[in-house]
Amino acid sequence: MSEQTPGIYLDNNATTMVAPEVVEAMLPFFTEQYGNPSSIHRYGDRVGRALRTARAQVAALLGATHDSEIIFTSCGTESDATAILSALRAQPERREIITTEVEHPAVLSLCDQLAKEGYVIHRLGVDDHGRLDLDAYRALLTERVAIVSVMWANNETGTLFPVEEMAEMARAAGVMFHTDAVQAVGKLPIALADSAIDMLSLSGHKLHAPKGVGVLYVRRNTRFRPLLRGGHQERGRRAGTENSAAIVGLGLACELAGAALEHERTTVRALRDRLERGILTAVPHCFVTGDPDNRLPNTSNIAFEFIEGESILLLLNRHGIAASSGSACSSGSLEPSHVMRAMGIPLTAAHGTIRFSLSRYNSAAEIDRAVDTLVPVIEQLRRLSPYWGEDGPLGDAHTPGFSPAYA
Ligand SMILES: Cc1ncc(COP(=O)(O)O)c(C=O)c1O
Ligand code: FES
Repeated sequence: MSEQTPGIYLDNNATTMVAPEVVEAMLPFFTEQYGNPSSIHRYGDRVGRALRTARAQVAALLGATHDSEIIFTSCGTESDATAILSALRAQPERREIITTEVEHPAVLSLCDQLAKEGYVIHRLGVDDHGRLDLDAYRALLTERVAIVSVMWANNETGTLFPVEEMAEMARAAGVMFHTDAVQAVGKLPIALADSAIDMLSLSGHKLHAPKGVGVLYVRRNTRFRPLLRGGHQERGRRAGTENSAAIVGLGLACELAGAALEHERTTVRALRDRLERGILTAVPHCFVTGDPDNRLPNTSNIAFEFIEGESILLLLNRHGIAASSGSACSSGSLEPSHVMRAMGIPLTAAHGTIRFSLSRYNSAAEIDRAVDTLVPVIEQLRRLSPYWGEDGPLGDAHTPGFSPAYA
């Protein structure tokens, strides 16, 4: 990309731009508003009041009943770990966890470790459109289960799980329910007061707040054990002096996200659909992965068969377009992502998956430029592909029984 070409950022599920209003709101907390919110003097008191406002702003976006249900943490990963470890410690007689095969590593790696420590981990699989089998889930809900942890929206495909229904089922069985809603908050309306969800994780940097701040929502009367013990911050539920600037930023980001939810549901979704239609019409042998009917409005994960995701990304990057790939060969494993494997996406397609994730800062002109750039990139790479001949793919590469959403 020449220095003059403006970049097009389509990687908002990785992280987002901090909203300019959020930056503005945070700045005083690095300069004159440096008091410790636990101090009783005026320096502390002013910051303490700002944190109370932020807590109310987060509670409002989540539709929580009480501001005290909001615990500020350092990130989504910490919120997930706090929820799961709290449930285990609060109910030591319960040694099982229910989760899915397609969670973020924040949950999956923790569960791998817990399995080594003797806990039983049930990982629900998904079908070829990324959907869960709720009967299989129901059968696992016993009094041996300490917690269910199921993501609201998948970070790679945007597929939504029916977490509200799953939380009702867990409650009926007397089992605690946590959802990693890191990708859902700010993109979908959430009303926790009316749900059976006991705990919910979110992360600031996915909704135009800074990195390094997150929230764990804990419903009132949920049994809870802190991960970090020490000072009495967050009512003794999360020790450590508050990251006040980031918390103030997150509060405002939640307010802005709440005001933009309708825009997300209509305009951002229309841009995503325009991108998807543009690509699917112009490029043969590509399909959308995940559940096309139950998806985040901003996410499109497209499998381009017979080429490598990394090559697509490198060429797009040269044209200033930022997206991401679900393949893991950058980590040296030569394995496609666990999410693609769980859906049974054939290897020749799973290696070529690209995630486009939009935000309210994208425009139609950017989307059209992205499509115009991508089409020749795919053609160029296909000409080099060993699986691609003069007239298209060589042989039939689909796994028997696999049916892409839109072939
Ligand atoms: C679904 C999901 N959970 C958890 C996380 C981790 O959040 P954080 O980066 O704030 O630790 C992410 C971030 O990629 C995510 O997408
Ligand atoms: S994407 Fe590089 S090896 Fe699969």
